[in-house]
Amino acid sequence: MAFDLQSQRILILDFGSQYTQLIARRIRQANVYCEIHPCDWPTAEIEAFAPMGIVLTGGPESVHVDNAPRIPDIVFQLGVPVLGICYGMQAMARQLGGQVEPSAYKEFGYAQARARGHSRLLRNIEDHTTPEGYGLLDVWMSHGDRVAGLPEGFKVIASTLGAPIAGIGDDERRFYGLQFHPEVTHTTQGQRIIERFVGEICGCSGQWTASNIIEHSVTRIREEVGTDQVLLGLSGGVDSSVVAALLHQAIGEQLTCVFVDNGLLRLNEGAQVMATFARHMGVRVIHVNAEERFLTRLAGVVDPERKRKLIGRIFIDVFDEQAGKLDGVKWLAQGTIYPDVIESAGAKTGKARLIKSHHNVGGLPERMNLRLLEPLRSLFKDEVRCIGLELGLPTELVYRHPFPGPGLGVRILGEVRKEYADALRRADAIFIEELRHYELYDRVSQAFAVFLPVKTVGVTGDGRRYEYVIALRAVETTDFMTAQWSHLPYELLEEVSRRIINEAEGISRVVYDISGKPPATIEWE
Ligand SMILES: Nc1ncnc2c1ncn2[C@@H]1O[C@H](COP(=O)(O)OP(=O)(O)OP(=O)(O)O)[C@@H](O)[C@H]1O
Ligand SMILES: O=c1[nH]c(=O)c2[nH+]cn([C@@H]3O[C@H](COP(=O)(O)O)[C@@H](O)[C@H]3O)c2[nH]1
Ligand SMILES: NC(=O)CC[C@H](N)C(=O)O
Ligand SMILES: [Mg+2]
Repeated sequence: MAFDLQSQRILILDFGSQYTQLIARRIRQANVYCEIHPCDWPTAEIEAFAPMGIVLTGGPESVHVDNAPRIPDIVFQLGVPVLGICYGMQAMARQLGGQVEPSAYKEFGYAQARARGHSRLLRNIEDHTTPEGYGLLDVWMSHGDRVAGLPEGFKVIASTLGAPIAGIGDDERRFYGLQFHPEVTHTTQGQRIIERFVGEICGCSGQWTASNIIEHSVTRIREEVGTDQVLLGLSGGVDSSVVAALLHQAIGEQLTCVFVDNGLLRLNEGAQVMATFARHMGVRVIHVNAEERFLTRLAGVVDPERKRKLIGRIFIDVFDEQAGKLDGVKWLAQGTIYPDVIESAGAKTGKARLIKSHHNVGGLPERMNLRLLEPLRSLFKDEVRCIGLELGLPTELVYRHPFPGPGLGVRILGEVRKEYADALRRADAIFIEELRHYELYDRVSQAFAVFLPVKTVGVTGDGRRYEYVIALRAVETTDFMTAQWSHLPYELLEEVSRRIINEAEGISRVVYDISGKPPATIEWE
């Protein structure tokens, strides 16, 4: 039995900050396990979670408004360290007897904080030193309120122009507050501050490492699954690939993967999946050629939402059939990761409007009567990648750009046809190949080609051409919620355009997408 890897854990209580997930990733980067829960998580749950420390996030509210979210009293009664960030600091100050007021200087963006190097939290952490010997920190601020009076037992540990009380600390009780955001990269010492809090102050020793996570998951999977058979949908994407590698290590022959070629995959994707998993790693992979079935059912369907839903449904049918052909399968493994869990909890509150239905094969288990196995459920993407590398997956696979579940189905605008998919596959492969050639693939977050079923006139070899258009899309983003279009070099765009028109059948024009998200989205449908 592996030791309990999650026994040293930090609780993050979320007051609605844009940066909540970043806080969690920073803590995980310090090799400490943490979970995010809503700020009104019931007292009994908080007690049962038994955190070694608590972080209170920022949030859009002001502590003065009626019904402003409160910190549960238990947070201050557990005897563990507490770090309040922005709203979290303001709420902490107010609840412990200090004052908070609307600030005359609202600070949004970069600021310099004078750190008075006498707290455990900030001692010897600085970017610059003033001539008088004070430490200076480059920090990121985003607030309209500020703490105006200290609660009892606290001292000021940092100040900025707009917030003379930009940090507070009570070393005795180990309660700290920061008006600035240590979790964003603009706060250059942010990672060190977070490491200081979870490490030295909370006493977590950094057990949450890739090799420990693997060892722990392998033991847990073996205990859970016993001698049962497990089925996994393998897409060639990062998540299901890492699940395949992990399950293969844990249960070997008890794993069967199904790879469905729906005719909407990238060039050579099927061959790559088979080469990596079946030949190289010895995983049992069933390759299902379902191209005709998908394309037949998609014929004549032009509405993006209908296409997405239909593709999801056909996937389920194909899976269902495959599961029926296998003996003794009791489990369905999925590549669910922590952001999926957090986001679907958020989606349940129903406040967000639907922009597009992200297809997932998530509806499977109910119909198939299989139990769900989700070994990556508590991991962020970067952790999943580390584990993938540690398990020996090729770097190109682990650092692949995301590829949507409906695949080329949402990159061919309107009706999907085989000849469009073939042209698009070729164009996309050329774009990616040239990006790699220019060493830009890893510098952009996602890049792909889109097929526009619009004919335009061209001239080649003194002849007239009347053919389709390819749009290129490349974006930079950290969370895929917002994105900027990449300023790719003209020479690269020129080379890609020339090659696509020459090499991809039926294309006479190439354009580059210069829309950000918002107002556009990353995919075109
Ligand atoms: N072509 C496919 N063949 C088999 N299973 C698939 C295929 N496409 C998707 N799946 C299954 O459906 C799940 C959801 O797919 P989707 O692409 O939406 O998710 P994802 O988070 O991108 O995961 P991944 O990185 O594994 O592709 C995948 O994890 C995989 O288990
Ligand atoms: O698994 C997925 N199933 C989907 O149906 C889907 N639609 C979009 N995407 C990916 O999500 C990110 C944001 O895309 P959008 O800006 O187009 O919404 C981008 O990375 C998109 O590629 C999907 N991923
Ligand atoms: N980012 C925050 O947590 C902001 C807190 C509060 N709404 C303020 O404006 O000061
Ligand atoms: Mg995928």
